[in-house]
Amino acid sequence: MDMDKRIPVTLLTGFLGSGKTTLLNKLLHHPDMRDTAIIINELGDAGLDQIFANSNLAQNIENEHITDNTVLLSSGCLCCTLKNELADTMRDLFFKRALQAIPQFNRLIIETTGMADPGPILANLMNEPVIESVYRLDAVVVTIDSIYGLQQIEENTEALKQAAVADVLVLTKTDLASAEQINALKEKLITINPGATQHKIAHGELDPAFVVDVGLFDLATKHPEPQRWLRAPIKQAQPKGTLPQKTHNDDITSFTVIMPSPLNWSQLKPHLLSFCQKYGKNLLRLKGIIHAADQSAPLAIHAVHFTPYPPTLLEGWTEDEPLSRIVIIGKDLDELEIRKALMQF
Ligand SMILES: Nc1nc2c(ncn2[C@@H]2O[C@H](COP(=O)(O)OP(=O)(O)OP(=O)(O)O)[C@@H](O)[C@H]2O)c(=O)[nH]1
Repeated sequence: MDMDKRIPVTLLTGFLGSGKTTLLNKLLHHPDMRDTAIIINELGDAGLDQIFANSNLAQNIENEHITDNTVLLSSGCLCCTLKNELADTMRDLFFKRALQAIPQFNRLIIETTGMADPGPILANLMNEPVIESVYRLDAVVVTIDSIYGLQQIEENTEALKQAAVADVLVLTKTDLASAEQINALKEKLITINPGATQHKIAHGELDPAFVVDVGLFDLATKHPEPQRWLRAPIKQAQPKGTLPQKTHNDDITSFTVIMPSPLNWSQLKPHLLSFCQKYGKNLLRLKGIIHAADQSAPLAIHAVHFTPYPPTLLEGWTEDEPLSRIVIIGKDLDELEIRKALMQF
């Protein structure tokens, strides 16, 4: 069974004050998280001091020289002014690791600012040849404040986009929120992003197994786990005879398109590229599993906005019912038009 050897990257995002740092801080105390490099994007210079305040991690960091693996980017925002800096930092970390100039790390966590748009950051992770050859996106983890999250999602496009592209939604501060608040938030998140897993936490306490190595490969068994990764949204069936509706402005939708069979990757690949070029503006995320007649194994495909990511060949993985399917998460997309556009190639 083959496995993607690239370094898994967790993108940790979430609206202002939603508990990203608290979660990261707690995660890094866990023994399983020892070999983790971190890139933190903080606006202002409070940075690391604040992150590790009141924890004994700072001490551990000194001892284990993990500081070498921790980079603070504080002079701008990753999704706008610091795009190149993110790529430079990731390359730099990788080359230092290869030269053994810093301790080995087996995963990377990137913590964004609260107002970050994850789309450009994800596209940045995929666009650059060196980066895409040595790193792979494991999961987008999004923290959401159990008290204010609902309001933030309704009032801020950034919060809505963050929730929509998440693989893992972490509902924070449940010690402060009422059961009604938490339930209302959970319901809203299911409508925005039914494919994501949800975890309720307090004070950043969460088993790392729920947020890292949750991507395409199960690191324990080394086997591909594409179904878990795809997490196709389960939607209530449309009443018979009704067609998917066009969404309202700013609405986020998520749906699965079952692709025709048989199909050839040599034909689908250029089609996906032009599909992303046409609908990329509103295409927050595309994930899929493709069973192609001209490939030796199923393919995991992935795109963000205008950028399709190089597919991963899932060697040794089979399905009883080999259905090619693509999950679309987008903003203000006409579901019917998208379905037609994807199928016609
Ligand atoms: N009571 C309680 N407070 C929490 C919890 N999680 C975070 N906080 C507090 O909420 C505040 C914001 O948490 P942070 O972890 O700094 O949030 P953040 O998302 O990193 O914030 P920014 O980087 O400023 O966007 C801090 O004062 C935390 O101590 C929780 O589960 N319960």
